[in-house]
Amino acid sequence: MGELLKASRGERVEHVPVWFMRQAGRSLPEYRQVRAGVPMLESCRRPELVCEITMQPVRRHGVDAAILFSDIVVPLVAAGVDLDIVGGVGPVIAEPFRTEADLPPALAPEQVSFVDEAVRLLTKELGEVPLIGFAGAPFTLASYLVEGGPSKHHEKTKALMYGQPELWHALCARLAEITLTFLQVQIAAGASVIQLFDSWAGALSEADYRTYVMPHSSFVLERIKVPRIHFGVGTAQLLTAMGEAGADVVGVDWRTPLDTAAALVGGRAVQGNLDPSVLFAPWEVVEREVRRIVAEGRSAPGHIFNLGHGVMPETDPAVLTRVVELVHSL
Ligand SMILES: Cc1c2[nH]c(c1CCC(=O)O)Cc1[nH]c(c(CCC(=O)O)c1C)Cc1[nH]c(c(CCC(=O)O)c1C)Cc1[nH]c(c(C)c1CCC(=O)O)C2
Repeated sequence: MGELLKASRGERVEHVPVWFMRQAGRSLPEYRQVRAGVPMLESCRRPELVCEITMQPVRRHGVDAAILFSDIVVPLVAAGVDLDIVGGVGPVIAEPFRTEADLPPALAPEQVSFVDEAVRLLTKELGEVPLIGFAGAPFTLASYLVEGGPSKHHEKTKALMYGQPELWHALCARLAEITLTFLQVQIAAGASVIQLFDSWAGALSEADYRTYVMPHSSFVLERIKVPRIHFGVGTAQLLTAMGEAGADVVGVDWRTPLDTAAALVGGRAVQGNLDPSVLFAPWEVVEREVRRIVAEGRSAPGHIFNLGHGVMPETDPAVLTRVVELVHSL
């Protein structure tokens, strides 16, 4: 079961390892059952519940890794930022970031002791199956804080970035420290791989990414001693820079074929590429896409099979199980 770690280091594997972003969540009836009546952020603070939810997709699908059940905003809440996760919307911030006085406080490891506890329970229960720890990258976290919630164009975020670059860098530097602390807690407790989610970095040009974002993501990635996956959506123009930021594995959405991505990330492993929407198509189409991705992934030194973004809540979980079986058989 060490195939995911081997692939992340570019070593030979027995089969292509597979997991799914958002593999724990509303696509699973057993998740909806244990989450009934428990608000999202509250569920992240209960170690036993976190352990159960994280294990559900491992039991059901036989994936090659678990990913901690939590959220990118959990360390912000723990540090004292007033925000909530609203169902069907996402994170909503009470007072969006405007001035230096709004800088989030630093995060002390004790403030996320519930994460430490959950990861310890999990690594015991998982045995050989690796646990992926994760955090949000500074740009994606900053976007939520500045916009006040999910955003299509990130216009307030970019206005701050271009108009007050010193304040922008101060915000991202603080977020990078929070993210690093959150990841270090997970690694110390037993997470053996991490994924840094810069989900919305694709909104930037490569030049702006390198100037305003990359130094902060690098600050985090360079200080991590376990294999690092660096993921974003719509990042065709950023794949080279996201690798250079300090990743062992670069996440790819469904818009860029994996062989093209492999050539752009310079000797690093790649992850992803199956369009989450394809899971709603007839099985013949799913199978054709899975086979294409596994074949194209061979041009990289390592390949971790995944979707190009998270599992959608309406996805039939039986299709996910079938994808795992198919990937393992190829
Ligand atoms: C942008 C982002 C967020 N959270 C996350 C990201 C980066 C990944 C990405 O790009 O999707 C990261 C995240 N959020 C969650 C995980 C769990 C691990 C996994 O299985 O991947 C991970 C890795 C659980 C969650 N985080 C959230 C849910 C759904 C809440 C629920 O089940 O009630 C889950 C399972 C809430 C959340 N939190 C966020 C959104 C957009 C939402 C969805 C809101 C909704 O559709 O209701 C912010």
